[in-house]
Amino acid sequence: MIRILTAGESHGKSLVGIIEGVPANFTIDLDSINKDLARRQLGYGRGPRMDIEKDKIEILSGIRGGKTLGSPISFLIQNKDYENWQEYMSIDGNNKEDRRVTRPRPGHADLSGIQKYSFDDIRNVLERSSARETAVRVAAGSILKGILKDFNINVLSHVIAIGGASVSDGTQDINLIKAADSSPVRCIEKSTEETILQKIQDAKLVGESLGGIFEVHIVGVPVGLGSYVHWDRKLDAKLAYSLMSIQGIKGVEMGEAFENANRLGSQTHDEIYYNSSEGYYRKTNYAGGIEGGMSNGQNIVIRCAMKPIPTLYKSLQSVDIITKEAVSASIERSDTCAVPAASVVGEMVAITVIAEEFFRKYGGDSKEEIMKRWQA
Ligand SMILES: Cc1cc2nc3c(=O)[nH]c(=O)nc-3n(C[C@H](O)[C@H](O)[C@H](O)COP(=O)(O)O)c2cc1C
Ligand SMILES: C=C(O[C@@H]1CC(C(=O)O)=C[C@@H](OP(=O)(O)O)[C@H]1O)C(=O)O
Repeated sequence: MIRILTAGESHGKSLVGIIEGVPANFTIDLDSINKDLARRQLGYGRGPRMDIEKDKIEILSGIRGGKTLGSPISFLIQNKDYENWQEYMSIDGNNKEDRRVTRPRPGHADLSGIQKYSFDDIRNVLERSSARETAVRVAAGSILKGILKDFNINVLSHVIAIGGASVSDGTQDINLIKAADSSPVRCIEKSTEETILQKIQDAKLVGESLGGIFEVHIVGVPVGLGSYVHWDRKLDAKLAYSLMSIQGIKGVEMGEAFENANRLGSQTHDEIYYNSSEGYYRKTNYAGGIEGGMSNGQNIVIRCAMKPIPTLYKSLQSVDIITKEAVSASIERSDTCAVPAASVVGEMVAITVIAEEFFRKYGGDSKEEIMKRWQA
């Protein structure tokens, strides 16, 4: 069983992750993990923090000679911005009244967080609720992604829409991603790209923010991960839980779920065919690769809706938590749009669930043992 723990405040010394349950003898490629960390920092519309951070994984345990030992893999990712925050964020840090954040941002964890934990400083909430934490989940997911490549499983994602403007309807991409080792060949038309960039720029100029939709595809997943026998073993339920845990994600859809709701049954269910070379196969994938809580051998396709970023430079109505006066919500330095970054997080969170279920089905102590079971 795979277990993942993350720790770290956004402007604290560093982020920390532990992955327990990774079998022995898998090769770990640090370069490709660092590439995924860098991908999470990209996207037009991200804020100035991304110019400060250059996320890199530093392995602390669980790997020797480039291979997993079967022991917990622990790692850290430094917060370069800590240098600028040390006075306030070190464990004996200054918590002076005049530095307190007291104007909760609608849409962020601020108000419910201080009420829940009896704080009088919103900084105590925002430091950990921040999506900075997703760097750890990306690193952990990338380690597992590298391992699953040995079993021809791969993951990729793309942005479908930003602020209501379509980047792609996604349908053509489902057919493009056939082999586990292929990456989708997609060209966004120049005019679409310009529309989206302009939309983000316009939003930024007036102190607004944007959300959007992204889609994750997992290819090469064998039949039968997850199960119908008990509600908490269903693969679609596990994926939805994990993707919904990403900061700002408010909707998760398997395949074309919301479109399917408007269609007839005969237009929705992926008919079954058979030939001796391919075995069972389908010509469509409206279900998104999961039936009865189990992978059915098709690509797993998940769409996620991200709400607009809650911190607005134009500022929203709020109430000071000390004086109870009506005020404008506080403005922390912020992204305008982080949908492309969230889609990288979505990939890594989804592949983590697939890895958990893969090891549950084919599990063993070493790569050799698992490989035998998978090949059988
Ligand atoms: C990659 C990424 C970057 C984000 N950047 C910001 C940001 O700069 N400012 C902000 O207010 N929220 C940002 N968010 C969203 C907030 O973290 C999130 O809305 C907040 O934690 C409240 O949680 P909830 O929206 O899931 O309810 C980001 C989310 C992601 C996934
Ligand atoms: C630090 C990251 O994202 C942060 C997520 C975030 C939030 O409220 O979620 C707020 C911003 O933090 P800061 O005020 O330090 O700029 C983002 O930059 C990151 O993605 O690595």
